[in-house]
Amino acid sequence: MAAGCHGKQGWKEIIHNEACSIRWPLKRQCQNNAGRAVVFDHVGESRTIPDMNVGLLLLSAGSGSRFGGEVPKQYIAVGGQALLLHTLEHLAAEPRIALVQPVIAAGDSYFASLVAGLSFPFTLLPPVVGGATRAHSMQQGLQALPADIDLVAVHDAARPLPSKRLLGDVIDTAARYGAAVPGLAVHDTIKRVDSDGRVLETPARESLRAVQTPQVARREWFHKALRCEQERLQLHTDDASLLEAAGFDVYVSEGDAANRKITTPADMAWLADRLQQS
Ligand SMILES: Nc1ccn([C@@H]2O[C@H](COP(=O)(O)OP(=O)(O)OP(=O)(O)O)[C@@H](O)[C@H]2O)c(=O)n1
Ligand SMILES: C[C@](O)(CO)[C@H](O)COP(=O)(O)O
Repeated sequence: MAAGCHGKQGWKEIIHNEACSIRWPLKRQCQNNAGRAVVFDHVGESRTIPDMNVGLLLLSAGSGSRFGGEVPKQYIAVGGQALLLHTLEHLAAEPRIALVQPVIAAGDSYFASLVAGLSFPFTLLPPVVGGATRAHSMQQGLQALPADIDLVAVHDAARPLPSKRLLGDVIDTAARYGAAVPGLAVHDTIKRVDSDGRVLETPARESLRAVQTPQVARREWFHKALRCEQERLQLHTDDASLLEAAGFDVYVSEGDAANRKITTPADMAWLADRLQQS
């Protein structure tokens, strides 16, 4: 393919406040002479997509309040081993994941003994302690990542079955556009309601996606988004919404029904069945 660019010229600038403004080129895709995609980052430098070094934050600091019970759900044995070990085994299928940074709860007495003596194709870093909400835990993990990481993937420890295909697609999409999440088309009709349950809106189903993890973005985008949204971290139930609120474009790659989050005992029963069948 010939070298060149297409798309709009110019800059998009979003000013949140004095501490937080983001400026990057409007949609502009280019090809270099080798036919490889060249992307522009938000400070306007172009670069060819290299084989990205991905650092994955494994969020495991939740208490599992909807699941209930004494032992946090990610440490419950299912299919012969703790749920979290299934998650680590599946992540090992994607060779671009160079390291995994676990984020655990203060006083966690399970993680260290669970992984002791195990080896993985990625570097498993010592865990850091998370925070009160998912976004606070993500922030703690991000701060602990080594400097040579290009893309950061944030994954729920409670999603044990991310496939190689799903991991590859979401990393490819984030490498190309800067940020991506896996998502599935929704099959039910979705209503938006007020606090009394009165329907406010029926959004067009074709435009809706139920999103999963890993949620992947350029490291600097996550840093900026966290800075911009620092006062509102508790409002964000996923990592992409931090980026969206800060003005970054996020793309959806193809999700997978098997990449289900274990939230309730019914999800765990589904997982036990699934592992037994495989
Ligand atoms: N403060 C928090 C809250 C959640 N998580 C992690 O984020 C993932 C997705 O969250 P969720 O399923 O909600 O887990 P819990 O917070 O444990 O569950 P619940 O909301 O029912 O309490 C889980 O792997 C969980 O351990 C985290 O690292 N830090
Ligand atoms: C990030 C997430 O898994 C995407 O579906 C989800 O939003 C986590 O939400 P939860 O409230 O922590 O279950």
